[in-house]
Amino acid sequence: MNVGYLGPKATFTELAVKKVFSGFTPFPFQTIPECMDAVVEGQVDLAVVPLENALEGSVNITLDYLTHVVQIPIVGEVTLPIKQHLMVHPENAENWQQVSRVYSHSHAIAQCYKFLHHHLKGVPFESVSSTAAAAQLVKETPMQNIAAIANELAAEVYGLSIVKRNIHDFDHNHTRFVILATQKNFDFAALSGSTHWKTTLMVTLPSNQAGALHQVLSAFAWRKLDLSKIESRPMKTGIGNYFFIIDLEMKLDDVLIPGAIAELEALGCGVKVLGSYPSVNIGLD
Ligand SMILES: O=C(O)C(=O)Cc1ccccc1
Repeated sequence: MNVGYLGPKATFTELAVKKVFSGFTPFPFQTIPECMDAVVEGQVDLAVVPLENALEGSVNITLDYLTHVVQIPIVGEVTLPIKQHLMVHPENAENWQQVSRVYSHSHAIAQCYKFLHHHLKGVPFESVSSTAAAAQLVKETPMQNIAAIANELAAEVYGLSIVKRNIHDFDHNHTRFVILATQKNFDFAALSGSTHWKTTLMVTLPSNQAGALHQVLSAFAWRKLDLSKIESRPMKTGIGNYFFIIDLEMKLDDVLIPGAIAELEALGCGVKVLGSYPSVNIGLD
C-alpha cells in the first residue's frame, strides 16, 4: 500500500507514518492539499496529514480542505510528541547566532516563538511548506548563514548541525495527524491494535437562531457524550457565518450518536460525519 504524506523526507508527518505504517511505501507530497488530492485520484491508498497541534491549534488548511473541497473520511489518528531543534549548515555552526533568517513550517515557528524572540531577536523568520523543506533549503544554501527549525531526523537526512535542541516553548508539544482513505476495507484498528475511538462531526447551525449552539451542545450533554474538541471555522460565505467541528470520544454507534444527529437535524442543523476512527498515542510523555 502507498501512503501519501506531507514531505519532503523527514517531516514530522513522515515520523508519524513510520510509527504506524512500517512495510508501507511512503510517498511524499509538497503540500497538504496535494496529499489529499492524491487519495481522491487513487494515486495513493492513504494520506497522513497534520490536523492539530497542542500549542498552535488546528492546521487550518487541513480542516478547510477536508470540509470545503474533498470528501475523504478520516479512518485513523496518530498523536506524536514534537521536539523542535534549530539547525544550520555545518559550515555556519560556529556563527549560528548571526543567522540572517530562520525558515520552517508556520506551526513550527509559532511553537518556538519565545525562543526566537529571546535568542534571535530581530531575525526575520519565513514559513515554507514543511519543517523538512526548510532543512532542505538550508542544506542547499551553504553560502547563506540561515537556519531551519525541524526535527532530529531532518538534521541527519540533510546533513545539518543542530545548534539548539528542544526550542519549542512548552514541553507538552504534540501534534495529531489524521489518516485519510477512500477504501472501505482499510482497518486501522486491526493495524494499530487501538481500542480508543473518536468520531468527528461537522455541524452547521440554522441561521440567526438565538441559542442554537446551546441546543446543539445539550443534544450531546444529556446523552453524556464526551466532547474532546469543539472549534468554529468560517463557512467562507460572509462575515459571521461559521460551522463547528466537534470531536466525540467514542465510536459511531447505532443509538447515541445517530440520536444526537437526528436531534440536531430536527433543530435545522446540517450534520456530516467526517469519520469515526481508532486513535493512537505514540510515546506521549
Ligand atoms: O512540517 C512538518 O514537518 C510537518 O509534518 C507539519 C508539522 C509542522 C509542525 C509540527 C507538526 C507538524
